[in-house]
Amino acid sequence: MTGDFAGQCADHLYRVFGMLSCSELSVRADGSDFVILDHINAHFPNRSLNALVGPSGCGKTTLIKAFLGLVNSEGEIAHREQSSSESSSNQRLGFVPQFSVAHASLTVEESLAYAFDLTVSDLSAKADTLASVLKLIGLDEHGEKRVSSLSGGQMRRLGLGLELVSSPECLICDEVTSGLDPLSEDQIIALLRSLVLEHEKTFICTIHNLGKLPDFDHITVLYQGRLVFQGDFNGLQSWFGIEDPLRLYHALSGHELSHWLEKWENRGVSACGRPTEERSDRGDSIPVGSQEAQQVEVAEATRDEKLDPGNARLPSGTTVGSTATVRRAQIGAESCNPGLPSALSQLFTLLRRRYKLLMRDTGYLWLLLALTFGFPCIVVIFAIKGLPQIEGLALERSGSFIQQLQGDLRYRMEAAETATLVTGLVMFQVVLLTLMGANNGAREIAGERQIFEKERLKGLRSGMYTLSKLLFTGSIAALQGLWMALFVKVICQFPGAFLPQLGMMALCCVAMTFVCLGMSAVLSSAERASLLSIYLVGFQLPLSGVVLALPDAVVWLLRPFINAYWSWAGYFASMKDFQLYDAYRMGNVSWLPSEWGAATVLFLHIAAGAALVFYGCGKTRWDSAS
Ligand SMILES: Nc1ncnc2c1ncn2[C@@H]1O[C@H](COP(=O)(O)OP(=O)(O)OP(=O)(O)O)[C@@H](O)[C@H]1O
Repeated sequence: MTGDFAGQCADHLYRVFGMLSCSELSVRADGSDFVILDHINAHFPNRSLNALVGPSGCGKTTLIKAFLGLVNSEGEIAHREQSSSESSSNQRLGFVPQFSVAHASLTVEESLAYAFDLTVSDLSAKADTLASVLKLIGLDEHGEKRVSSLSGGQMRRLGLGLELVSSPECLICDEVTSGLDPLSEDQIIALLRSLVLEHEKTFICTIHNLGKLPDFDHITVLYQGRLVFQGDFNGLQSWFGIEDPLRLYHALSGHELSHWLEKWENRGVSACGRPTEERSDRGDSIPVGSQEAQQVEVAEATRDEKLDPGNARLPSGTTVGSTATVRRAQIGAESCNPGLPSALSQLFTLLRRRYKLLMRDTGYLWLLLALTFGFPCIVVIFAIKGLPQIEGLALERSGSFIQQLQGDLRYRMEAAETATLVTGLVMFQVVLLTLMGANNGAREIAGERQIFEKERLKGLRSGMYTLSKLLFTGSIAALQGLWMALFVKVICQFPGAFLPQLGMMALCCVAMTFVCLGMSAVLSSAERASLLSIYLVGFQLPLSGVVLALPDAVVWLLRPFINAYWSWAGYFASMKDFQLYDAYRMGNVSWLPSEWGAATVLFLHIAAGAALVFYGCGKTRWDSAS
């Protein structure tokens, strides 16, 4: 079957049967020939509760991912576009994942409000929408509660609410009732049912509890990557010859896949999944002259015209909703939703939320304050003993000083000691700042990847997310660098101009923060990113070549990558007009960069870190989100 023909089939299935359909949909495992889903032809009727079931590993999650555009697939998918009167609301499919989808320290109301601000441009209806969604999901009395204190059932309700704020017509729910007690499970299904009946939503839910199948309108059974049944619960019972739905998988495993495929095909399903007998999607006969019969007539007409919807002979009075044939790359695309807020508005919302989260997370806030204000104090404590000597050498260079150095051995030794103390203190500041940088960046993205992926699916622009992270962590790092440099310089009376020294320390912390943020964006877990960041900091000092007597070739090979070296050297170069610098250079003649040279390398680190963050956030990492 050609791509166009498959597309027409999917489009056609939607026209006849409703919200979402796929035709000849196949998915292969990345980098191998293993076929996870094989030529799936399925449809999911409008305004109904759909169950997607099958034994573990049959491909349910993969089918959902294919619908959401999260895996590469062949074949076609069609889903309904909203009418123009609804153009302000989100056009996409909604997705309610199994995992936690909100920041734990926000309240329920705040979570819904931020979801609204990120996905809906028309703010005039915000208050009404939030109030009605809270009521709909039954959390109106828990609006002030922190997400962290919600029960499992309430979390699922919140997950639904986060989708409902942008009014998608169809919601895909991944194991939305898994892990809940029977009462909460019933309540969630009742909630979905009320949303179908009262708000005309369509739900496609993967479920594990087969005992709940009678509650669903339409059931899809996958088996070993193939579709083997679609219909209502009565149809399922007779199809598999079972009374008790819990026996479904026993019945399935009682025969080879080929048996079920043959049976399904012989039932009269054509290549594009349309039943050839006049049976509705609920498995009933279609009364002649009914609307459904008209739809089948549409199907016939479309088929007669070689599935060309433009030329099909439509029965008079039949209305067919507009459709969108959607290929993988287009689903979840950020630009196709006219109802989305502007990029700048998303950026401000993200920044507002991030600073609020910082204020709420008191543990992290105290750690940040302790590092920011405690580390400079530690540097000063280490400097106390040598402060008078530093003052002595903090004089501008003069001819007599050089002669004094050359002539007086004892003075030379004292001066060299003081210079070593100062360079050591500068290096100490630098290493502490790189440690702060690792703390700023390492967990920032990896720690909330699930939420980011979920929000991206709803239309959050990854560029704005990246920018918000760079601005947030960069602002903290710059403040840390500036404060460290200012505090230590004022107390220890280091010679040299303020501006280059403050700038160098700020660049040092921002550069390390961005590099660690980049690792946080490309790695799949916060733990890995943290570990790698700590290694990176740990190797700064020895690999800088300042401490270990590394062979020259190794020094030159590694040095460009070592933040601590350039920050230290840049800072020290700012003292070049002072005796201290000469005292150090008397005993050390190795190459030192100028302030501008060091700053340039640090800017390159910043640019490389930012590029890594853009790259990591640009790529979908659903593996770390499911
Ligand atoms: N990226 C991948 N690479 C290789 N195999 C994969 C990949 N993703 C899924 N699979 C395989 O595809 C099959 C279907 O996986 P999927 O997660 O869709 O099943 P499922 O029906 O959702 O299972 P469960 O009910 O246990 O969640 C499994 O055998 C799985 O190991």
